[in-house]
Amino acid sequence: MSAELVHAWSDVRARLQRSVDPSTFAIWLDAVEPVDLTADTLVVAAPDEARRQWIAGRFGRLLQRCAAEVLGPTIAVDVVVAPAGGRRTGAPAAADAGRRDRPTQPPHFRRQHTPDTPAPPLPPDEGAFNPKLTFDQFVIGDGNRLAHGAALAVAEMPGSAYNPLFIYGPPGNGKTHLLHSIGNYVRVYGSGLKVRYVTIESFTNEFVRALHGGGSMDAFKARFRHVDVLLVDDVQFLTSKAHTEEEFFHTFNALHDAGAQLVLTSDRRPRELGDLEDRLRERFEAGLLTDIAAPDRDTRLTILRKRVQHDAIAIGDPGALEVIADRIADSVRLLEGALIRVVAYASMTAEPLTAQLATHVLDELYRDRKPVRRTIEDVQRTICEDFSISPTDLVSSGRTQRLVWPRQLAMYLARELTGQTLPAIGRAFGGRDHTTVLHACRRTAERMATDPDAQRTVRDLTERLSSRS
Ligand SMILES: Nc1ncnc2c1ncn2[C@@H]1O[C@H](COP(=O)(O)OP(=O)(O)OP(=O)(O)O)[C@@H](O)[C@H]1O
Repeated sequence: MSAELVHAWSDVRARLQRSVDPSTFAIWLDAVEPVDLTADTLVVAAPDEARRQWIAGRFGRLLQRCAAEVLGPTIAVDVVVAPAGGRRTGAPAAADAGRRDRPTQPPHFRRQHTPDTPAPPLPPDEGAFNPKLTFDQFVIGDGNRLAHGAALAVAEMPGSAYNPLFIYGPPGNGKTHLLHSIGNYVRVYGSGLKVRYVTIESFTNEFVRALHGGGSMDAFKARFRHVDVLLVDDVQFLTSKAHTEEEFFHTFNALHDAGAQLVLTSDRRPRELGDLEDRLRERFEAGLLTDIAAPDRDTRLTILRKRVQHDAIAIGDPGALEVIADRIADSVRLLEGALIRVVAYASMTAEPLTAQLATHVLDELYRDRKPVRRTIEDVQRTICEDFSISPTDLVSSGRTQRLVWPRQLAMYLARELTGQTLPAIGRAFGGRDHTTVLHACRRTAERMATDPDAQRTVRDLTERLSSRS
């Protein structure tokens, strides 16, 4: 190995070491060895293919940056697998001994962990994660499928799948639940990766405290920058906090450059975060944006059934859950609140928990939410007016785009708002099969997940159809 390579690598390595947390360095980067240096490429080796992929994916940009600082901006870095035969440089044996017990594979190579296989011991506490908020407990539906899939991918491959991951949607529909699920997953299966959850409110409070001498600024920075996964809730509260926003920008960059995973949630998409500086908005938008919508009726029912089963609540009449699912449509938090009220009432009055009792309790509680039952004809009439198409065209077999979207939307709203079965809706739409209705509902939910205009249209029509007039 040339003296130039040894010298340059020692400098690059020192920079790497300063850029990440000591445990991250020990787990991933300490094992990297220099192999070759040409005019335009630095070749380094990872001990095996699993680590090669992980290091190239997760720390590629950091390696590149540190190498550029030492060898000039045009240098490229190649990560290869070390040939059999072990370490190439004379690193002390103790370093190897220290690594012997460390995981040799990144989390995504250990996906076969299931609740049946014993989980590895938890690393020291890196912040409180609610043990009830796990991927297992999260009910997947059309409105949250993408967000759930992205969150799981990020938990399995922090820093490699989507970075940053930005999840947005209305309150009470599972954003925090997904952040905690990632946190719980990484703590159990992340081979010692450091994961931290923070709300913008507590980030702001800690920052202000450090600024005013209530704690050291270095300690504040270390707390948020020396992590492998940072989960940040409610970034909409960053707007109008200029100093915090500035600090958050630097935190974001430091972590991103070091290959750490960032997951952010907000009640709206980045471009709707009014006062946020463009440079931060652009960073939020640079990874994957995924929305999380209020659950459809089937998902609401599944959530209620799962909760009842989980808490071993005795429900005499399954119709009681349907009453709750019909009444509370816009937030899982409210849905769970309604269930708790109904169960509490039944328990206090020692009455059996029936659909009638649920109706009574919810009528009292949510007077303004009494459901307005619409018929399929109401939905069809509204859609025809809105899209200026005739009722005959709406239910026809015409496949032009002018008709397909209003028809799919109408079937979706009929399913959400009328309480009619899929076959009944299919019949009312020109004698279609129930699978066609199901397909229309899925297509509409998918379109809502990616197209804000479609989302707005559905919301406006739902509000209009649900109002009492
Ligand atoms: N798909 C789901 N499956 C099971 N439980 C869910 C689901 N979505 C939400 N919940 C539950 O609903 C409650 C509210 O969810 P959560 O706090 O994650 O909402 P949020 O979107 O973060 O709201 P906010 O924007 O107000 O912070 C939690 O108890 C959560 O466990």
